[in-house]
Amino acid sequence: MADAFTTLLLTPEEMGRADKAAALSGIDSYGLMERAGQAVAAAALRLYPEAKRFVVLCGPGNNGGDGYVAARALAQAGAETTIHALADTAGLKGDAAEAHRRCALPVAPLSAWRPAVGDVVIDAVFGAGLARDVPPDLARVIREVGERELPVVAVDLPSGLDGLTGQIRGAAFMASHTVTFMTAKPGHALLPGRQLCGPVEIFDIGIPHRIVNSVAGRLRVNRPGLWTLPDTDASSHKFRRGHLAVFAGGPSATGAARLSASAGLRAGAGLVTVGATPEAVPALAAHLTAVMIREIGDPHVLADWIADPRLTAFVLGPGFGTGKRARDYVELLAGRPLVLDADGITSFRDNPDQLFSLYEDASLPTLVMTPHEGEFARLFPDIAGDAEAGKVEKACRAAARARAVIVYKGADTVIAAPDGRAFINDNAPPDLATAGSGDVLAGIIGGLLAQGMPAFEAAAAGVWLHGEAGKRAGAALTAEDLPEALHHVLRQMAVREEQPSL
Ligand SMILES: NC(=O)C1=CN([C@@H]2O[C@H](COP(=O)(O)OP(=O)(O)OC[C@H]3O[C@@H](n4cnc5c(N)ncnc54)[C@H](O)[C@@H]3O)[C@@H](O)[C@H]2O)[C@@H](O)CC1
Ligand SMILES: [K+]
Repeated sequence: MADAFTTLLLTPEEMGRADKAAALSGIDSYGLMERAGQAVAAAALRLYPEAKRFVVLCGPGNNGGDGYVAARALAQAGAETTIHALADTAGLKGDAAEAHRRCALPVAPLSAWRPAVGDVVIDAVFGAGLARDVPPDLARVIREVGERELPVVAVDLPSGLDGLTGQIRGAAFMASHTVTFMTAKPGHALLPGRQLCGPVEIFDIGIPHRIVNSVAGRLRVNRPGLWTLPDTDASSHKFRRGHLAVFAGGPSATGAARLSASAGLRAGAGLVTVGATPEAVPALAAHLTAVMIREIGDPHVLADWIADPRLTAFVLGPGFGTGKRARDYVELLAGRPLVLDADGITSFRDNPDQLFSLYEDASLPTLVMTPHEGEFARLFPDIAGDAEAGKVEKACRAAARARAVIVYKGADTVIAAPDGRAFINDNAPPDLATAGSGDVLAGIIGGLLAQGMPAFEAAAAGVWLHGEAGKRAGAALTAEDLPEALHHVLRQMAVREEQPSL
């Protein structure tokens, strides 16, 4: 697989356009289906050499066509193979009809199949063309296959999984392996879809890469090659690595700001200062060493301090408290690089436009917002309530409206920019869903912003590093473990970079 396609996600609609463009350019479209079906058969034989019987379930479209090719190849390899079709084969068209014509095996209706132990299912019912909830007959089969825990090799997508949104349309197979073509699709990376696919094998069926690139949108799986971390060479002066300011809340809630500040420092910011009201200073001073503390007695002190251009980024929200104080601070920060998290986001629930107007002048976004689902719904209730839209579409619409980078958090965090770029993150372990984890994430992104990384790249890199730190810290981690784990992750990355490529 070409490197360029390891992160690219094509939507089912884009994949359909690639298919059409390939046919228009003179490429034999049946040949694509033949290679797709052969790849599925090869994977099934490789993964289940001991299978008693392969049961190929074929749908009414081209996904079913791939199934007929796979069934023929399995039978030719000497494996016991049966085919069950969802609909009358007389309705097959085009390449799928051709694939069926070339397959000599008898075809029984889906309703006639009784799943038995020893069966390995080849799921070629629906792929990119799934348009509504699966029919009841298929839902019953999906349930029975699940109850018997039969292995399922999914063709393109587990049937029932929406390739665009990652949502389940009524019911969906739980695949043990998925073979998809040319690139992965958003539904493989988003939840719950990702959990239904098993390992996803991306097979190049021969659509020219220039055609794939010509239909490709701006959606990727979040990976290091898509952004470059700031140069943290030891000789670089700490001022050149930026100065991050993190705002703390009241004396009983300083822990969140401390976590953000430590994470910002570990992410490479040259200097980190926590800005706090006089009441909160003693609690902070008792815990912080490398991080500095700035007492903010009254609004003038704040205004003077943050006017200093040497402060290169800000984090506001973790443990800050909601209300007017948060809104006043953000007003003073208008246009400056800012990570707005948690209470900072919630403070604008009654008037989101007030927040968006503070950042509307930036030619490139400088505001990063890191909402979880509940916070997202507070700022974008109409977008959150759109039952048709998937997580990527929601994040993109919110980013365009707010003119901000949106980090729509979850186990499948989506990072979206106002210009339509969007990355889906898939490296976060479940252990990261712990108190204070979001404060660390805000701090990491703030630390990267402080070093001059553009907002979208800083957000994407921050989310990925946070996931890696979570993996490194391991099971039963607490948020306090993450800055230290981040340190190890960054050191490992630096070592890898220093190694000469062979
Ligand atoms: N795009 C490409 O370049 C290639 C695509 N191939 C295969 O083609 C597939 C896409 O083919 P299609 O576009 O025909 O789509 P599908 O085969 O996924 O399904 C489309 C058919 O299912 C029907 N349908 C959709 N939802 C239904 C529901 N809930 N209940 C009942 N019927 C429903 C539609 O009316 C249509 O007849 C891919 O997933 C892939 O497996 C491969 O053959 C290789 C080449
Ligand atoms: K399928």
